Amino acid sequence: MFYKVELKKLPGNEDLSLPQKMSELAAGFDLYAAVGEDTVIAPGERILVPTGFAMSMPAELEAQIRPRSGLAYKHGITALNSPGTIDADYRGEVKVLLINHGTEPFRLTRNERIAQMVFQVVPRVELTEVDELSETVRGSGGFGHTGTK
Ligand SMILES: O=c1ccn([C@H]2C[C@H](O)[C@@H](COP(=O)(O)OP(=O)(O)OP(=O)(O)O)O2)c(=O)[nH]1
Repeated sequence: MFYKVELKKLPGNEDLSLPQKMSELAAGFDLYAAVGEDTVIAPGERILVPTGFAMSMPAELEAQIRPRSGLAYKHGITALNSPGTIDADYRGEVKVLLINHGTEPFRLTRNERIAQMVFQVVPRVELTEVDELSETVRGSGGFGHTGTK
């Protein structure tokens, strides 16, 4: 399916890149940090990083904010609430909750790519309360009940 999503740059971010794919078939659109030049994330610290844009997407979509593996591998920087959920009715600035799991302070520069945004179709679901659930072979087994090897 093909969907159109509208992006709006927020005031003061005219210089900033809008989300973009770095290769033709990339799943995610990279997100850019709308920070000043000297934002430092100390080891163990979490910060909410603005991206400088808001968006409007079709009602059946959500957007997931996911970490970039390179930042995670090289610096221990990841998205704390991964995957973050952007609801279709959200019109505020998209933000990325980063945490530094590394051992060194991480300097974040303006317009640096900090995370990626992947769109998904959300099925329409209606929840109904019942007295009995349908039976299955698994039943209530879970959390490793089949063993670990
Ligand atoms: O990584 C994220 C996660 C969320 N949001 C925005 C968009 C989303 O639609 C809204 C609410 O997110 P969520 O439902 O995860 O937050 P909540 O803690 O349940 O807050 P709320 O009561 O506002 O729904 O915050 C972001 O910008 N980045």
